[in-house]
Amino acid sequence: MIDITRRLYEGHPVWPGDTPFTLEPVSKIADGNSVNVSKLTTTTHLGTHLDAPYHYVEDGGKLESVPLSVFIGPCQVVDARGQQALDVPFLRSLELRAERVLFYTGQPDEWRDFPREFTHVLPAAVDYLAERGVRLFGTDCPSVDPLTSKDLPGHKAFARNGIFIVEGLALEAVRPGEYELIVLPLRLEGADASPVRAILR
Ligand SMILES: Nc1ccccc1C(=O)C[C@H](N)C(=O)O
Ligand SMILES: [Zn+2]
Ligand SMILES: [Zn+2]
Repeated sequence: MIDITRRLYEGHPVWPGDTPFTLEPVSKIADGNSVNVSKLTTTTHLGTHLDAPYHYVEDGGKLESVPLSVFIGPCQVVDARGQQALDVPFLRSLELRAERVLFYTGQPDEWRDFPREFTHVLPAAVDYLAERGVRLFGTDCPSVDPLTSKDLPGHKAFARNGIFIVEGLALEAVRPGEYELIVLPLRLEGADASPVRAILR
């Protein structure tokens, strides 16, 4: 099994301006309390996470609308290093075989700072993936649109095509090829996203 989930720790980089990740003790055995208990504060778009369509479309489905069948099953990992954007010619050059495709663009498994430059996805490429029967799109990048994008054309193309998005995967140690994917979001009612545990087998 290969863990493709980013390690989460105090100070893990988050989207500029978004809620930082903290894990603070509120009760300590060392202080004479009977138990250790902590408080978790975080953006929902932390590290390796799933976007619900509601994140980018006001009447889009919230987290609970995402079918469980999307998260477990055959998957393909693709080497997309050197691509400034994922476009149709690049996708055509691949032999896409699975309903779940993860793109390794060269992001390190640990970010020192939040990445400012990363590979985005063109809407026509999303339409092409949908034609090929893809249901889950994964990337090692923090977003499928550029950091400065306001209209989020990539995200919206995924919503239009009913493809779900996992961002921030840790794919540095993964060889391209075919695997079984397991991605499990938390059951956060009404949420726009959730951190996930993602594993390849
Ligand atoms: N957290 C944010 C705060 C402000 C503006 C965008 C974001 C995002 O999360 C964008 C990115 N498309 C994402 O899905 O993770
Ligand atoms: Zn997100
Ligand atoms: Zn996103």
